[in-house]
Amino acid sequence: MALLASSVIAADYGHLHTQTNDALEAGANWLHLDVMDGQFVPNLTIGPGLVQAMRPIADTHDAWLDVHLMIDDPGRFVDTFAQAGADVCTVHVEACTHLHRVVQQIQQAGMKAGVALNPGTPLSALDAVLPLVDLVLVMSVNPGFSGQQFIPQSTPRIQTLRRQLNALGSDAFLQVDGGVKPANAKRLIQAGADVLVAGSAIFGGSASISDNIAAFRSALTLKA
Ligand SMILES: O=C(CO)[C@@H](O)[C@H](O)COP(=O)(O)O
Ligand SMILES: [Co+2]
Repeated sequence: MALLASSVIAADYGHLHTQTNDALEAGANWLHLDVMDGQFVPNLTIGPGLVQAMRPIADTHDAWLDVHLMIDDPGRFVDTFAQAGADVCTVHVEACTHLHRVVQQIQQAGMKAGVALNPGTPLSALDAVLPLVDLVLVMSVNPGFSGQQFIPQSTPRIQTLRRQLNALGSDAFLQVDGGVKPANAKRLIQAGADVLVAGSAIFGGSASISDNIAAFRSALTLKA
């Protein structure tokens, strides 16, 4: 059973309430919120105010707010995002000097702790925290922008991480983010991912949001 996280970065910000509501109504499970600081990645997006504004929509659909922090030294803002209502807070291993401490900080703040890896970062960077985390995020594009091409080398990375999590007896989510489409969704789930993040495949193009989500639903079984 797969979970689909709709990445709000690709939505029309002028119609955010309607579009996020449509996505959850059509069967998306989580709202994925990409926070970028113009430093860790070459783009600027949203902050805690928008996370807080999404909380009532998420509550209406019993959905999680999945916050993906692409910011340097993210420990500075963990409590702020907890107060804003995030359920999951994911930080990049490349952005943390004290990764273990930040994971603990996220969990102590009452959120699920996620750790993300850029495509160029060895999986071994996670070894020390893998037994502790609630979610592992495999970036399948270089972070910063929606609408990029899926990097094929991401699939064997998912397979390896799935084996490692199973060997640890971990029930952490394994999430993949970047270039995820109905056409590669099933392969990614077969490789071992259980949360697919999709932005442009849900909010982009000329088809409706509900048709785009229906295309994911025909490629895989989404959790109700
Ligand atoms: O974190 C990121 C990008 O840095 C992602 O969440 C993407 O923004 C997803 O968009 P698509 O690749 O699905 O269009
Ligand atoms: Co993301």
